[in-house]
Amino acid sequence: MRAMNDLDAARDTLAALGRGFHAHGWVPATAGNFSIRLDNGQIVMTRSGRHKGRLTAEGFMRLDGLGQPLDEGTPSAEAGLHVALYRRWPEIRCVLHTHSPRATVLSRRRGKHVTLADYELLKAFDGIDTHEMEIELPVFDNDQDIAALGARVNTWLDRHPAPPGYLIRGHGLYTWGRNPEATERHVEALEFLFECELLASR
Ligand SMILES: CSCCC(=O)C(=O)COP(=O)(O)O
Ligand SMILES: [Zn+2]
Repeated sequence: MRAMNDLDAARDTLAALGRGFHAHGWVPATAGNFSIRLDNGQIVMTRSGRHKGRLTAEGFMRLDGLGQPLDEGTPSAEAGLHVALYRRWPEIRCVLHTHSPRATVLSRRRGKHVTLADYELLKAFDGIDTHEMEIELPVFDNDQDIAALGARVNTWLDRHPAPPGYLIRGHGLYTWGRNPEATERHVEALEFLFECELLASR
């Protein structure tokens, strides 16, 4: 992608990710939401209710770093979850939320977390260079009150090492990264690992 202060490039990048994720079945119907933080601190966010496989420039709007809208319209209903992650980690530049069948089913089969251990593909996550470790992915109960859900996520993140993502039960995956490419890699790696976990527990 071009320079990260380029609004058009950010929208193009997220629209392309949406097409790919929809082709995989990871953002069915109007599910999912995506964002990029620009160099100027503004957040480019999908508008609420858009089909993520058919995004055009009109499907996005800008928020300030505190989540206040800078353009007309309604941002994703889950924008607060994105903003909370950007406020926590200044180095992250992209947040992707997907609703794949694997993430949905696995989140319903597990308790408060999913442990991913001894997989070579753990090396797809930034900062991991060996399979000889385990990561704990929290699973939060779903909530239509996004502020309340965000508060539970924040409390957990305050008390644990940073995971590469989290699951919301019966709902989907949130993951993030230092750029859109790294974040896409995290989605793909987690999808692979979720499938392995589901296959192993059949
Ligand atoms: C039809 S999916 C229900 C809402 C949701 O979970 C989601 O990810 C999409 O919400 P948005 O407001 O971002 O379109
Ligand atoms: Zn969702």
